[in-house]
This record gives sequence, structure tokens and C-alpha cells, in this order.
Amino acid sequence: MSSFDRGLSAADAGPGRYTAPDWDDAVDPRAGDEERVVESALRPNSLADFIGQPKVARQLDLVLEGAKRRGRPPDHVLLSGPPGLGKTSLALIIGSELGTAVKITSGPAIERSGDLAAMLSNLSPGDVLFIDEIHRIARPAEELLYMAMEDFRVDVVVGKGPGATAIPLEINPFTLVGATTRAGLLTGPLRDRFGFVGQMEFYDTTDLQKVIARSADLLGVELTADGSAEIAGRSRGTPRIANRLLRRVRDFAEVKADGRVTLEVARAALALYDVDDLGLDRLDRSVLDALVTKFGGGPVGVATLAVAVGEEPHTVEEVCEPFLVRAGLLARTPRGRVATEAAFRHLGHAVPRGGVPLSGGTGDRPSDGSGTSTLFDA
Ligand SMILES: Nc1ncnc2c1ncn2[C@@H]1O[C@H](COP(=O)(O)OP(=O)(O)OP(=O)(O)O)[C@@H](O)[C@H]1O
Ligand SMILES: [Mg+2]
Repeated sequence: MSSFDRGLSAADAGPGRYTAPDWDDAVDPRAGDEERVVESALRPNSLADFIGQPKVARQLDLVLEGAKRRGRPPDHVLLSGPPGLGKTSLALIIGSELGTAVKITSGPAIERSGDLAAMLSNLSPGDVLFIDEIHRIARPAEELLYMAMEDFRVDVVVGKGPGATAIPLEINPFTLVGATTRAGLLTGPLRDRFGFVGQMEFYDTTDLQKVIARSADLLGVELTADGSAEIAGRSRGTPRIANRLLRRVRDFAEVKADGRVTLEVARAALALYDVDDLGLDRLDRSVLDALVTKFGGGPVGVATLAVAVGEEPHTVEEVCEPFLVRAGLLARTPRGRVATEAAFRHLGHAVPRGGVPLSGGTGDRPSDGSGTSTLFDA
């Protein structure tokens, strides 16, 4: 396995929890088990401590405040958005703002609906049940959840076959908080049962700088403003990546400098870790470079492009491309992948005379693994 083989996406990881990617990838937005432990020390504990996401944070504040005044659990909350933007952090904050316990599970961990029924009937009044990766919940468990969310009731099935009977069981009023990176995979009936849906957005550099400053404080790292700006600019709008880069730069600062994270230290460290000034890593750049130098900027099919960089097409499609598209460096068109002018400039190549072959492209075809774009492969 090459160091670039970033393995399966969370959605492919099969049952159970998504486990550690053991590649050395500073800018992967997902976290392995080890990193999740490190992260828990950096989590904000209250809404006031939660940086950015002004829309979601303000709306959620109202939802929670209203519920507290009425003395009733708030509506069920769905948090959706890409990895590393703070869904789990917010779910835990909901519990701490309400002063209630948070019971944590995840869609793939609920193998039988009986497990979920047991979990639901063990909730104390007002508890928060957090289901991570809720789009991966099995169908029978999902159906059980409908009634629990609506009527605070579960049907416990006794017996098997034609003689089986369902005994309704009251459960304590609770708040379900679901998190998903793939809201599109949620069924309508499940989605409709959430009273509040928070759509997480990527962070701007100013907010990322605040995240970095806060983490530096917690880690006891001395950090200059231009040092944090440098890290923020390479963090792909994602607090998880910002925190990870900060930890790596801190290591570098301790070993190679006097421990202070300055602009020069940040630049030298991030160059060493192969994260460029837009936040691209080596694989991102080699994909872009192949597209520009071997295929004249495209269009070229993703399978061909993947072969050119010695990678699996799904890695190129699901790990590299979403950010390259978001950064305006690559477009997905019906005829294949195309480099934008910004890509030529970023790699230090002259933009071809007559412009880039960007024609009829949609640019933002979602990478949902459905393989739509691979259809156009040569
Ligand atoms: N708004 C924020 N303010 C401060 N730190 C944040 C914020 N959002 C996220 N973080 C930091 O980023 C890390 C990742 O956040 P979190 O685990 O909540 O993301 P997530 O959306 O649940 O990701 P995943 O989809 O992979 O589960 C956390 O350790 C937290 O410290
Ligand atoms: Mg999470």
C-alpha cells in the first residue's frame, strides 16, 4: 500500500466504527481513533466557546433557550456537513448547555433494533441521545426510531414468526441529536422528524485563526498572529485540520526552533509536511500536475488520471477532488476532468493561449460515490 493510499472513505468502511487512517496525511478531514482522543481535549464545551458557524450557533442557541424556559427537552437536532467541522462538538455542547447526560452511539454500531430499543428505554428524562453517522443506521432500527422520536414509545417485539406480538413501551422524553456527513442518504421520513437541521459550513480564515489561537492556549503553545494566519490559510476551512497542523508545527517549533510558532516556523514546518499554501498535499498536487502536464489540462477521465498518479480512482475522486473542486482548481465536466486557469497558475505553469478547455462543464458535480462522473471515462 502506498503512503498515498488513503484507504476507504467512511461510507465504505463497513460495519463498526470508522477506524484510523494510518497514512501520514496532514490534510485529510477525517480522524482516526487516536486523533479523536487527542481532539477531545480541544473540544469547546459551551456555545460561547464554539467558534464560527454563526447561523447554526445562533439558531441552536434559540432552540435550547426556548426549551430551557419551557422546561421540556428541545426538538430533535440533525447536524449535517463535511468531516471535522464540529458536529460532534456541537452535539456534546447541546448536552452541556441543557445540563443533561449525552449517550453516544453511531449508526453502524446499532446492529439490531433491539439494541436501540434497549438504549432508548434506558434514557433518563431529558437525556440527549447522540447518533453519529446516522445515515448508516439499519432500516429496522430506523423504523423503531420514528415512533421513539414522535411519541416517545418503542415497540418491543416478543416471540417470532406469526405468533410474534409487539408490546408498546413508554420511554422518557429525550432529544435525539443525529450527525451526518451525507445528509442526502437520509430517508425522508427520518429527516422530517428532526425539528432543527443545522447545516455546517466551512470556516473562513478569521474563524480558523480563532480556533488555532484557542487550541494553542490549551496546548500551552506560544503563537504569533502571522503564524496562526499561515496555518489557518492552509487548513481547508476545517478546524480539525487546523488543529492537526498546529500540533505538527508545534512539534517542529520545539525541535527545530525555540518552541514559538512564528510565520517562519509555520512556513518551514508546513513545507516539511508537504502542505502547500492553499492546503494541497503531495497527492493533490500530483493529480493536478498530471492533469496539467500529461493531459494538457484535460479533459481526461478520472480512471486515466488515477492511473497517471498511481492511485485508485475512488481515492482520487473522493479524497482529492472534492477539495480541488472547492478550491477552484479542477472542474468535473461531462467530458472529464479539467484544470482551471488557477490550477495552471498555482503550479507555476503558463495558462495555455486561448484559455483552458473548460466547456460545458458543471464544475460542481457532487462526489457522492454514485460514480456519475466516472460514466464519462474513456
Ligand atoms: N467551532 C469550533 N470551535 C473550536 N474548535 C472546533 C470547532 N469545531 C471543531 N473544532 C475542533 O475540531 C475537532 C473536530 O471537530 P468534531 O469532532 O466536532 O467534528 P465532526 O464534524 O464531528 O467531524 P466527523 O464528521 O469526522 O465526526 C474537534 O477536536 C474540535 O476541537
Ligand atoms: Mg463527529
